[in-house]
Amino acid sequence: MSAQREMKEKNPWHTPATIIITVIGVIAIVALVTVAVLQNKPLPKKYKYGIVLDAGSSHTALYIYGWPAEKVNDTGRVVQVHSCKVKGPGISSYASAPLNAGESLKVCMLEAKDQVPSKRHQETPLYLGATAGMRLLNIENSTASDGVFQAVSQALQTSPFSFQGARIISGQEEGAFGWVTVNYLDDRLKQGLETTGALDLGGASTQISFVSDNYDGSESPKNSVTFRLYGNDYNLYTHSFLCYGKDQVLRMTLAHQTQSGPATVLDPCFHRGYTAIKNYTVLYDTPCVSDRKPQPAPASFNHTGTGDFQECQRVVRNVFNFTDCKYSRCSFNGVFQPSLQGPFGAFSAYYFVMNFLNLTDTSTPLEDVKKKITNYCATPWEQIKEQYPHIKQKYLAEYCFSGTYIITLLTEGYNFTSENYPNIKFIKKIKDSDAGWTLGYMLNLTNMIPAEAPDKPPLPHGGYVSIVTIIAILLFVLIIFSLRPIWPRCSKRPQII
Ligand SMILES: O=P(O)(O)OP(=O)(O)OP(=O)(O)OC[C@H]1O[C@@H](n2cnc3c(O)ncnc32)[C@H](O)[C@@H]1O
Repeated sequence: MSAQREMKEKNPWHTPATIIITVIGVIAIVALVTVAVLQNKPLPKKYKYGIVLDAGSSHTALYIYGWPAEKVNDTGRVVQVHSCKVKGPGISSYASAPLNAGESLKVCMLEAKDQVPSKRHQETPLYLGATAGMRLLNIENSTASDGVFQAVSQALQTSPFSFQGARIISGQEEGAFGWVTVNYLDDRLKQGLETTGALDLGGASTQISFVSDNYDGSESPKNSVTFRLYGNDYNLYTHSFLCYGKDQVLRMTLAHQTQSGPATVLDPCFHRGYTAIKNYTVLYDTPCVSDRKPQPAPASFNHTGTGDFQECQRVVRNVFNFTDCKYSRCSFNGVFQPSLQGPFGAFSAYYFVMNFLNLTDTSTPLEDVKKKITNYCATPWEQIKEQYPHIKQKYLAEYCFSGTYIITLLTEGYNFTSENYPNIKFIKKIKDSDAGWTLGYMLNLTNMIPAEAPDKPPLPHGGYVSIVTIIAILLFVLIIFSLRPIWPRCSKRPQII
């Protein structure tokens, strides 16, 4: 027992010098690592928000975007945190009662108040961008369109958010920001990857935007938009066709079929058994067709379906001019379009319609796509209503027309072929955010995408902490070894005195 105590007492490591060095060393390592970890710890996530109202021709939608406050230009990614569909039609429909346009936004604005933490309300920018419905109203009656903007602006100014204005966005902006959204959400911009083209089909206009090696903006410069994003230059081709959204094209095809002012129209784009009384004044009440109104015309016509895809396609072709082109190549209506390149994301009505028709799989050969639309169009209206009792009858009645228009626009308008049709992906969302122009618009207005690639820290946080820890331990071992001369001498065997 006493021999054991003797051995312990004589253990050479139990000298005051080594004990002090060890304690100081351990404290130093713990302090070093703690400081390094605390100093570089990712801060608790504070979110910033931005709100965009998409005032479309058919309806208005509110989108709330959020991003971590500290990492705007770096790893922080802006995502859609909420969306709200405004009840009722688009704001352009309130031309004769503009105050109701402002009123219509209230429910979604209340939702936004709940979604964004109240301490962030004041700093949250709120934008309203109006698209083709208001473009058309502005052409038709600019006083009425000013009245609508005044009413919606008044309503939005009373919100707790930082209202940044309501305006019509140009077709070019709509196309370009849709492209930014798609490529931002796919992380293609930050990584400098080949970009995805954007195909957007609205109710009153349609946009096509893509980067092509054959387009530098010199031919038809009005279709060119240049961006420098994350250190890469992009020369984007974009075009917006006003009146080529699916609602306005439907009116144009009906206008074509009612040029002589008949009392009955036999329409191949609607199902057999479909019949409705439609008003001539309402049909022609848009600048897309107003100049074609038959004079004189009866008050109404009987719109009767015959359900024939091929005939429908013939009628739809009439809205395109495929012959005039002063450029090296055109899509339609004399509009320049470079050769198609890369993958494409097709959203909005492209998705709604093709998803309903079960045609989002673009590996389906084009001939089979046409056969499926042919069968759908040929199905009697009564059967369609029975088969889809929960779908809005307005949409249901129009899927035959819309499917026919989409296929004609893509293949004969934009020149997609059997070879590159599979490059199209019909999409609604990308990583939980809706595809559309709103996100790109907000990213641009808040300068959220830097022109140059942000400087990256050389190491991720975890790697940094590990390296600091390893270096601290190595230093400690080195110190211990450097103190060898003062180590007490000891033999392998315990000395028993
Ligand atoms: O861009 P603009 O041209 O102003 O139009 P918008 O903003 O109103 O266009 P949307 O993308 O909201 O909708 C495009 C069209 O799709 C229609 N739509 C919306 N949901 C649909 C659904 O579930 N099935 C079929 N069509 C739908 C809608 O009525 C429009 O005609």
